[in-house]
Amino acid sequence: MEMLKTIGLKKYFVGKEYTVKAVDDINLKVSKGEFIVIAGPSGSGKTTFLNLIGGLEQPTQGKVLIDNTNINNMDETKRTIFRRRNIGFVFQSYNLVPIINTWENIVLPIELDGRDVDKKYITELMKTLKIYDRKDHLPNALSGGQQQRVAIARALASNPSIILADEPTGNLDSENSEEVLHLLKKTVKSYNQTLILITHDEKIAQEADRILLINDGRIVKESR
Ligand SMILES: Nc1ncnc2c1ncn2[C@@H]1O[C@H](COP(=O)(O)OP(=O)(O)OP(=O)(O)O)[C@@H](O)[C@H]1O
Repeated sequence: MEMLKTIGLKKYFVGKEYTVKAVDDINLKVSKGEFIVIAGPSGSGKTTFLNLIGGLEQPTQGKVLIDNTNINNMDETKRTIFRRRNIGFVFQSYNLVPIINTWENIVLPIELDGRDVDKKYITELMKTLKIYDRKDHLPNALSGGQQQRVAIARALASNPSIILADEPTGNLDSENSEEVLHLLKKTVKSYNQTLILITHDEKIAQEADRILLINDGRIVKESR
């Protein structure tokens, strides 16, 4: 089943003196449960592409379909709600709220959305990510790797169909990076979620179902 499709996707940044073709005609199909790694040099368009997929930016041309829903022809409010319910984001910075504990951070987006928290699922998720024993801790009482695992649990808390991760281990040492990415991969597989990950880590890239190499806003190589 197709979970994500981009059709003729373009994002051009146009200034007075320049036009940057950050994403330049990307056509991609991703199946449910697939694990995709996006690689490529700095400035090649990886983040812009991920932001387009997640509806954080609107394309100059083309469209993004998630589970057959065109996310580009809904208004901003609808897109925000769609994003909250269907897409989980993990960034390099953890962006945890410092004054509430781990559990509260994880369930916050669900509560803000006015929905019931599935306590059993959250507990299971935290156990898989090995942070359940830290559920009452404030973020600053956790290591970097633990904080990122909390951020991952928060991204997965509403059981989204797609997880978008932009260099999520960029702030971690290699040992922690591997553990975090290993747990992220294990978690998304167990819930059959689709994972799209930007990483420079060769070892992790080798574990993906597909690696897309991006250069100058285009997919220049695809390997399995
Ligand atoms: N808001 C913007 N206005 C103008 N140009 C932009 C804007 N955002 C991104 N760009 C340009 O688009 C190109 C792609 O940027 P992007 O951040 O997507 O690259 P990247 O592959 O993620 O890079 P990195 O690996 O360094 O994070 C770059 O040339 C960048 O300078």
